[in-house]
Amino acid sequence: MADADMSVLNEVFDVIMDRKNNPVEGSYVCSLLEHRKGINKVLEKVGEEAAETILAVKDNDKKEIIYETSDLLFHLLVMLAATGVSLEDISEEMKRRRH
Ligand SMILES: N=c1c2ncn([C@@H]3O[C@H](COP(=O)(O)OP(=O)(O)OP(=O)(O)O)[C@@H](O)[C@H]3O)c2ncn1[C@@H]1O[C@H](COP(=O)(O)O)[C@@H](O)[C@H]1O
Repeated sequence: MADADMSVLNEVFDVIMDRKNNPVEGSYVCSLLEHRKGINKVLEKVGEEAAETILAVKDNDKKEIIYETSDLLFHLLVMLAATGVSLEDISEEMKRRRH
């Protein structure tokens, strides 16, 4: 049975929300959330990281799959924060689908 401790997702999401509410100089999250291209920048990064993850899988490169999936998950968290959807909303939806 899988027993991964994914509490880091909550931790990082909390940091992202804090960056959104209390911008700080030099923050990568703030640079995404305050980009001149608006939400488009975050969406570009989600697309880019998704493509890189797919290529890592195609290459059967486990180290790259882990690295790129982490990039993808992180940018998905930024996307959710930017759109006002919480990690709890996702968790509730996934629990609702359990059978
Ligand atoms: N998990 C991450 C994380 N994953 C990836 N990245 C950044 O995502 C950026 C984009 O990655 P790319 O693969 O596209 O690489 P790149 O070549 O640097 O970027 P491009 O040339 O493609 O634009 C890199 O600069 C990484 O540093 C992250 N930046 C921040 N976090 C978390 O977010 C928190 C807040 O970060 P700050 O807002 O910077 O304080 C941190 O404490 C971390 O927990």
